[in-house]
Amino acid sequence: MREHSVAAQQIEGLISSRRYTYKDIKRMTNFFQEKLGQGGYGYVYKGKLRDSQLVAVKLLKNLKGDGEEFINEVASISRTSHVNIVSLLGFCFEGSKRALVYEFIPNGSLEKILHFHIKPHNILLDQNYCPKISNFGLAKICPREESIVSMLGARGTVGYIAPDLVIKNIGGVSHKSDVYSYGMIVMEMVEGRKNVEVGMDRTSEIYFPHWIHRCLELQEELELHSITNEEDKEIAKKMIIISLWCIQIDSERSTTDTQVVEMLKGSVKTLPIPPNNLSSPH
Ligand SMILES: Nc1ncnc2c1ncn2[C@@H]1O[C@H](COP(=O)(O)OP(=O)(O)OP(=O)(O)O)[C@@H](O)[C@H]1O
Repeated sequence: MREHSVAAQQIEGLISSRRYTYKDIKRMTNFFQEKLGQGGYGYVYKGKLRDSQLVAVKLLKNLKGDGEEFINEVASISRTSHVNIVSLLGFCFEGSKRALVYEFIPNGSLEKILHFHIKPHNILLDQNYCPKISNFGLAKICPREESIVSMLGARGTVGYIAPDLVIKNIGGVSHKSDVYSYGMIVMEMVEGRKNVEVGMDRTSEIYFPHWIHRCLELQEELELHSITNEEDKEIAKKMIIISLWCIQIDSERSTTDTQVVEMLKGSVKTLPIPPNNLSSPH
């Protein structure tokens, strides 16, 4: 068979991961007993190797071609080794049966953890490949207030730590600075502008949060370029107001993470605009 004449040689030469028979696959998945999920290429089953290591077995369907493409893919995946990439442990290539055996990742997908309220395409990567979530419905995604704040907290990054807190703690971080960081990041996400850039350009622009605060007080339209429908505009406005509460300079009045969650749950109509006691780098 062509599959064995062409691909089998490549398998031996190229692939470092282990080759399993279809019988092995059936045994390790206990006859496909536990389905983990489904992707475009087929079902994924939970399995166990002889040494008890748990695995995820992707059984491929709708196979086309003679297997050369499959083998090339396996070869290239097996050459990839990175802490953030699920390891391919082995594969099965036997007649029309093809499967990939991966290390089992126990805690499910980020999508599942975020209760389906954030889609993967809303998790964006910044210039340092640091994830930023571009979704406004934060109250819905995380019932635990601590995780809301720490999820988006950018500890240690200039422009995101409350300037007064940096001075007091000599760079130390706390819940207060997390709330501040959260406020800054949300404001940037909603407005699509960078605090650090605007803050440094002192000649042509006023400090970004002050500018936003002034827009709100004067009831001017915020520049929400990508938001077109009214409902999203309301949510964006709510997030902006909350973010201004988060960056209040007055430590007596500074906002706690629990208050942030309460505000997220409430309506924008009852949300007061905070005073202009905003932390600023100047
Ligand atoms: N290594 C793994 N450990 C644990 N669960 C996994 C693993 N790989 C996949 N799964 C589960 O199986 C589901 C389907 O995975 P799969 O990779 O097939 O999805 P997909 O990326 O949508 O598919 P495709 O890219 O093939 O269209 C995942 O959402 C996940 O729940």
